[in-house]
Amino acid sequence: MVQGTANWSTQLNKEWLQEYVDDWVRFYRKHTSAGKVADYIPMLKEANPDHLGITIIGSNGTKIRSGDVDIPFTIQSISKVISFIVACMERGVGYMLDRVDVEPTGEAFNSIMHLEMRQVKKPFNPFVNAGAITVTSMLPGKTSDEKLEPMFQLLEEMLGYRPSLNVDVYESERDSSMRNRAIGYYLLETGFLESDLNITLETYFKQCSIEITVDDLALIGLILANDGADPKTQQEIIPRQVARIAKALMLTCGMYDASGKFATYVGVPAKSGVSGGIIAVAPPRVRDESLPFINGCGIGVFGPSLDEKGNSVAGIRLLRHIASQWDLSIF
Ligand SMILES: NC(=O)CC[C@H](N)C(=O)O
Repeated sequence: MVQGTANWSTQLNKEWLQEYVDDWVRFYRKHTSAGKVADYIPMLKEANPDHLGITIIGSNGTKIRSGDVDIPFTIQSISKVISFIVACMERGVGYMLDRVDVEPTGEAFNSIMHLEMRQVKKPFNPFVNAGAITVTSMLPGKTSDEKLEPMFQLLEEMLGYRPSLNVDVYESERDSSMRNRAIGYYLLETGFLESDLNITLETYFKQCSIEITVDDLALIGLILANDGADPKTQQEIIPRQVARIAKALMLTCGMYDASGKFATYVGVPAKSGVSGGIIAVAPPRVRDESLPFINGCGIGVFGPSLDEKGNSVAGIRLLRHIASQWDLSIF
């Protein structure tokens, strides 16, 4: 691997950056053996644990792609960012924050224990399953397809194409979803849900099964880095206030119960999913103009081999390396 911190000011051309990133991906691919692919949703077991890919897109359009970038995967928990944004846009920020809290749990994403033990007035945050299922119940619409529509519309506006649903993954999750059903019944009993439980769960499983690529994640990340505006036209896609709240939640709750470590060692808002995806948002930095992607960038990572928290093991290490090399931390 290329060692040490380079003097980036002399190397801001794309070829140089590409060579570095290729080198880092080659190195961190070996780290995939430190984890394993998710198996609690049977279809996710089919993923190749050796895969590792990354796309970085800067505000000026510079795009670096490296490793396994052409493999589609399901968005899983990263959909929680989209559903929360859409719910805020449809129902209003105040309405949503009155009903879903914005505090990290320190528990696993699918924990049910904290809901009962702490007798919460509202689910802790929209990025744990309990909060995400509650958010999904608040999306307008009577059927799962109606509820999904504004999510698809937002994705289409950001990506320039309408992503599709991976039906095999959807059915696999639907048929193995005992824990999410348990969470759902608990939410029903406590009165948090605003739609029929079965419709809500069907919508939630479908939103998790939307198929995307690292390029898509990088593009969404870039729009968030740009406070919700299209980086080319500066037209608003997501209201600035909503984009900011989403980023705050990504930083505090986006990497499950490893969010504190991620904020400490990488230092940018991010969200992961159990299929191995990570979306990371690097806002513009002003301190040193010689750094790559000084005006901000979005990053998409795919590496299905997960650590014990459910985050891409090599993906996190790769992001940590890039963040330290390019000084991406927001702190
Ligand atoms: N962490 C995740 O990506 C979890 C998403 C998954 N569909 C679940 O609900 O269990």
